Amino acid sequence: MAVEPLSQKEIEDRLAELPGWSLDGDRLTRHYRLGSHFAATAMVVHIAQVQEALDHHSDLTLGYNTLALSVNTHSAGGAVTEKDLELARKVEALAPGHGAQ
Ligand SMILES: C[C@H](O)[C@H](O)[C@H]1CNC2=NC(N)=NC(=O)C2=N1
Repeated sequence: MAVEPLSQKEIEDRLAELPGWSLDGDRLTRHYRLGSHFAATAMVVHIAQVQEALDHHSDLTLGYNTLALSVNTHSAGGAVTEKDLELARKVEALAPGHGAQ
């Protein structure tokens, strides 16, 4: 089943429930700070597991104690879709367990 692009209004409504996430051009983005490089690296692995299960993958940038996610849906021409929001919600749910802020 094709995944449809969301309108600007639909994205903004959904982002109201996802503090810290924002729309940057045509991508959903979030930046986290963690307690250490190892903690940030462990969170990358956890996110990778979620992404494989969803078959939906963000661009992940690991810093010293930071992690940046950026995602849109390639199969929807690079638009933001419900798949991106689904990934954002799952990442947001696992973040507290890693002490990510
Ligand atoms: C074949 C596989 O299902 C597709 O390539 C998936 C994999 N991960 C993906 N990730 C993202 N962000 N967008 C996609 O369209 C996408 N498609």
